[in-house]
Amino acid sequence: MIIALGSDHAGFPLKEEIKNHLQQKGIEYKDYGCYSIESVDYPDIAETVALAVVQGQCDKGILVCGTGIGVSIAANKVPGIRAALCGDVFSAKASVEHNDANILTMGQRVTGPGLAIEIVDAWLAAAFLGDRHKRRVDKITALDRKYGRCLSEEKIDGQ
Ligand SMILES: O=C(CO)[C@H](O)[C@H](O)[C@H](O)COP(=O)(O)O
Repeated sequence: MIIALGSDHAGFPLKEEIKNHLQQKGIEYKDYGCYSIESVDYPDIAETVALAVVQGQCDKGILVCGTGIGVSIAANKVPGIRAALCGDVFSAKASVEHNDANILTMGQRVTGPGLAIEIVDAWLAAAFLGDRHKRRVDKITALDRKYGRCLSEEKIDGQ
């Protein structure tokens, strides 16, 4: 499993903490920036990470900005992305089990580093439950097709 990591300047320190944590756990990642606290625009990083996921260079993504909201809104514009903003462990687990979230977003100005790492671990450990949830996620995919431009039919189908 390869994780695509990204943040803006407001999420940079937490992104670095997550990176170190993944390293310690032996989980492979690609860091798509940013690389300092110099101000950047979160939609640029969110798009890059979202594309890495839908195009298959990475399996899942983690994005951090000040609140987690901006990167979530931006990443969810890319068809096939189901980005979930999580500030607690229960939601992180449910976002995968029920929504098959393929990007986790968090807010460095909202969520402390200890909790953020627990959220990452819960999110990575969770598995999609399928069944009735698949029917609902399929309806989200149908919305991508109806209103969005499909970049990769295979990825959008989750195959
Ligand atoms: O987009 C955001 C809010 O949803 C992010 O939190 C950004 O990180 C934030 O807007 C950056 O703000 P700054 O004043 O430019 O540091």
